[in-house]
Amino acid sequence: MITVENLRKTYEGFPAVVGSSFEVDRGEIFGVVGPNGAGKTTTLKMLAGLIEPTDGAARVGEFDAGDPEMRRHLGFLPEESPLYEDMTPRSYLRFFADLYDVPYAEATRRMEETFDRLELEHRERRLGDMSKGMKRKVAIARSLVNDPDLLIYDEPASGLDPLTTNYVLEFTRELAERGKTIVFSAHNLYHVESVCDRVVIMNRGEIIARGTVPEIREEHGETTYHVFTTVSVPDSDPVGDGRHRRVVDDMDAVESVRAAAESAGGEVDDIRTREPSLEEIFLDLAGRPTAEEGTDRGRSRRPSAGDDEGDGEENAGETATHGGPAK
Ligand SMILES: Nc1ncnc2c1ncn2[C@@H]1O[C@H](COP(=O)(O)OP(=O)(O)OP(=O)(O)O)[C@@H](O)[C@H]1O
Repeated sequence: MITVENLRKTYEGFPAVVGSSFEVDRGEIFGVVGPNGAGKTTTLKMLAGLIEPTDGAARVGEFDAGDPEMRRHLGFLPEESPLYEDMTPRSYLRFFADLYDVPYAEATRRMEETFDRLELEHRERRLGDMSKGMKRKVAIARSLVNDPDLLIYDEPASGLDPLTTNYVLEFTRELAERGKTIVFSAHNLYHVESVCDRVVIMNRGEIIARGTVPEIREEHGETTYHVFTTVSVPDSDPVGDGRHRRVVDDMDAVESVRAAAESAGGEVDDIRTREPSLEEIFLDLAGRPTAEEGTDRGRSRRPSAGDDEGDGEENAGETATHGGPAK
């Protein structure tokens, strides 16, 4: 659906995007993530044909990005989407439906269906009097008014409360199930991890990792072992139930912890493996210098004593390696 080859954008000598290449399949949800200033918006705008690349090419289906005909197949949601404050959701969508020559009855059906799905109330209220979440829903509905094949969403959940965010993410998934291709950027990597089929991680204009989240985890993440002991051992932390935890990154280190526990009169009570989240991998990668700046890109992620054990999402990747005392 999308082919991007060596895309580059330079603003007055400043390299905002440096030689990006990737492909997005039809029906795929593709995430573009990275810290502020990484080049996400610039990439999305070049895909949408809103800014000219300095070099390279982006093709969407049979069109070059920027071809006016391609726009008919595109729904673009900018990060900031100021709406015409005096219009109502219905009049606003009608306005855009007319721009795309969508027949009246079809436009009404699409608009009401999307508003229903997004549970948008007050469809005749002035947009200027609506909350940020409601406005975002209207902007999302606008992106669908021409029934596009491709949706490019820049931070779709920006500024939304968790409930509305979930709505938007679920809706994104439904759109992909209906065959739409979705490219979106996001800061919240948990959202990306939960919704995207594949991602690219950008930093300072460059793609520094790509693939499905499990692929990225395999290539760039490091499994850590959380060893629980009945006594305190060097570098362990109490976990509140009388046990202590030491985080290590290989099995030899696990055995050293076991020896330390036994020589202190205790034992290893449990060992859990923990897969890093996309967020942890991202923080590790994005914190590294670029190739031009240094050569220690290979440094490994160090398990930190602050790695938290307790709750839900954080530990989604954690599994028990040994259920009880080993040996
Ligand atoms: N019109 C412009 N003129 C000059 N520099 C620009 C322009 N647009 C973007 N930049 C610069 O290009 C770099 C990439 O910007 P971009 O908006 O693509 O990043 P981003 O990853 O979307 O960041 P954010 O998460 O903060 O939205 C930034 O350093 C930004 O300051």
